[in-house]
Amino acid sequence: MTDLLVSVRDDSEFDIAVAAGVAIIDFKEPSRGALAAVEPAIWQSAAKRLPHLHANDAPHRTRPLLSAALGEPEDWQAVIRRLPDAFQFAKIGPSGIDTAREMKRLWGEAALHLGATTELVAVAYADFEAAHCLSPAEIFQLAGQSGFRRCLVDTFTKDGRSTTDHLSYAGLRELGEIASQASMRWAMAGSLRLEIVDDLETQGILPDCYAVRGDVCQHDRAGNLSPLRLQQWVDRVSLPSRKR
Ligand SMILES: O=C[C@H](O)COP(=O)(O)O
Repeated sequence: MTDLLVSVRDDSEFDIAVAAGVAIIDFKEPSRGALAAVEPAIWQSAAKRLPHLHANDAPHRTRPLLSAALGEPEDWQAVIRRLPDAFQFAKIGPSGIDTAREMKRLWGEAALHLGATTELVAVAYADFEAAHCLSPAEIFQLAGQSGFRRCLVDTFTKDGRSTTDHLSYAGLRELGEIASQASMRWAMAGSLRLEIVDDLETQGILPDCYAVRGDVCQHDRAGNLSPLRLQQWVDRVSLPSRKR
């Protein structure tokens, strides 16, 4: 089954995402870059409110999982200790990291600060040259060798270009193969639009998860969540993947 991750920035967007039945709700501040953290008080509020919200709004559904963006290599240390245990996933952008050794050091240090219930997700940027970091294939390979269970490819520069504008279908297929060989689930983000999901399926590219922000907002990724657009994504991702 394909999951849907939606990024939210505050309590009210969180409520909308829970009510829509989003499987993974990811906290990030979209006006400050690809993976900027929200204020830790917002994490704490979500962790506290989720059991009640879920019981009231959608008790028949599986409770959504919580994810947090912690920023880039220079940001995460300021906030990581305040991430509640109720968060299943945490992500740190790899910008500026251009060696395997540095990448592994960052992952190792971050993992030391996460609670036992929070899993670090390996992040790669499709526009890795702009982010001055290792390529997605290098990061996926390294993540597989390092025992990661999940990895994500996103875009660092939020200028409207999608991951599919930066990586070829062959490149995306390669990421799927690396993930599959290492038994990792892989997620695809990066200014995705619903029609891209159709194109990817036609090409036989089937990520385990789609992660979106801009396409579920009213104007751009820094705008308000659109409940209508959100529902269209929830419905689309819940369809069985078309087999080629
Ligand atoms: O993790 C998902 C990102 O928030 C994707 O944001 P975006 O769809 O605006 O590129």
